[in-house]
Amino acid sequence: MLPPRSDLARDLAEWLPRQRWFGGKDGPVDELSIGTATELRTGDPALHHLVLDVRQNGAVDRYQLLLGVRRHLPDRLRHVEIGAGTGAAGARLYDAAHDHDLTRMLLDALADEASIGPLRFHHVPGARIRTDLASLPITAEQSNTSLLFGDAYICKLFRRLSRGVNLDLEVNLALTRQGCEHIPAVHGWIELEPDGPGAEPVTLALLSDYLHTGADGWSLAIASVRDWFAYPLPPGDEWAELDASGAGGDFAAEAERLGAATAQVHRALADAFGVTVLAADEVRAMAARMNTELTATCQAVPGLAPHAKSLTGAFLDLAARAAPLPVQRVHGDYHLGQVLRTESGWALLDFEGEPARAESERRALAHPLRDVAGMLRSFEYAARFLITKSGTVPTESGPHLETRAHAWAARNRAAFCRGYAAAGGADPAAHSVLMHAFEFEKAVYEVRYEARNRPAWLPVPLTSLAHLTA
Ligand SMILES: Nc1ncnc2c1ncn2[C@@H]1O[C@H](COP(=O)(O)OP(=O)(O)O)[C@@H](O)[C@H]1O
Ligand SMILES: O=P(O)(O)O[C@H]1O[C@H](CO)[C@@H](O[C@H]2O[C@H](CO)[C@@H](O)[C@H](O)[C@H]2O)[C@H](O)[C@H]1O
Repeated sequence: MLPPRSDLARDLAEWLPRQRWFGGKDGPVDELSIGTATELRTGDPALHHLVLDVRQNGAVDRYQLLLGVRRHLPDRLRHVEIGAGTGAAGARLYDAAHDHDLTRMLLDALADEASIGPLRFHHVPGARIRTDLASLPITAEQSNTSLLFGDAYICKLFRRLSRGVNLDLEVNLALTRQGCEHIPAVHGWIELEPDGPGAEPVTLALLSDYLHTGADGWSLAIASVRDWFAYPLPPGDEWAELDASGAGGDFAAEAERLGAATAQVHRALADAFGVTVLAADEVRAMAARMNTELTATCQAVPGLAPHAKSLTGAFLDLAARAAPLPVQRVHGDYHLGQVLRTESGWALLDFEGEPARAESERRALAHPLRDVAGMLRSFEYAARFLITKSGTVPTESGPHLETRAHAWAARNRAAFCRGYAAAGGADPAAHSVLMHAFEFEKAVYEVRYEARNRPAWLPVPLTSLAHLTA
């Protein structure tokens, strides 16, 4: 039995903003109400699926929650309790994504293609979903919550719900149907039935292949940077000429393969969803939007202002380009944390677009070099992360480390672009106006993202910008 909705809503309004995956951290929750509540399992423990309507700054976002109810909360679930002392008749309420006793039923329902209240469980035609696996939530810093089921599946529970079919499902399903080998194959999904005629179902979760041999690009890149920082420099000033090829953990061959995989996924996306062309005036409007975002971000984060002139220059160059621009479905939030190196090559994850952007913007078509620019930014991040997180780098200081960071980023950026162009993608070197504008657009987004979500990281994009605009 759940407590009265008003009590529950009050507790959730206090709990929600503290969650890593909560997307509205830049403002208070003005109102939280419970949209739908579906009982998925009765007894002790019981499981309820909730859709929460969260009002902030005049807009309503929907979040989903698997709510567990237990008479006694075992120690392993104490960290996910929702509000001390909440619950009917002394029962404890908690985030049931962390309870393998309850999440197991998701596989059963997917295998049976069940319908429970407004929830619909689907698997891809012919898939035989295993139901003998217990779940474990992954601990990564995430915008959503993913559960591992053995080494077979990963089930991503979307936290903030999209209006209709989730981009990640839409794109991964289309690429799975194309046989694209650079994404984890989709096995099933869960959705909320449309809430009226003409409405689309709302995607709640995506069940995909768990690429259990995969290592994420960010960790691999950071290991390489660490190795490079520990590599002895020659005496005197000769280090100024160094490239980063000498260190044992060189990442360039992987960066080049990643570039090639990216181009192949872009081609598959073009085949699956088509390509369209933006007229020159639409490109000008896009450049103007980039500049508007810059102005707003400079107001919110004064540390960006010294770079504003160079950034505006790049956006003006884009506006002056006066040529149509082919656009298509792209990744949309491409960085080293979104790629996994498995034993058979690179796989791309998470096609949801930038979490800090509105749904319509995340769905917008873009030129594929926008993704390339995103990944180039990520090489900048990886190169400077250890410097900014001071204390983790042993001996050197100041200029030497920055020179090393620059050399690492330059080498890997070039390798990625080489791999991308060699595999048939647009050559970044031949599109410098686009590349500058896209890279600066992403840097502005990052400054905003870090200021809102991880202020301690803000120096990373700001330092990189200082070098890119010098
Ligand atoms: N299919 C998969 N196989 C293995 N690990 C995965 C898979 N999908 C995601 N991951 C891991 O989970 C992390 C977060 O996944 P992601 O889809 O980016 O979630 P979010 O949208 O919440 O950021 C990834 O960085 C990766 O380490
Ligand atoms: O992975 P998400 O979809 O949640 O993306 C958001 O968070 C990312 C950080 O977790 C953020 O990426 C930025 O930091 C990365 C290092 O942690 C770096 O590799 C990226 O280049 C940098 O943009 C991403 O921008 C944000 O949308």
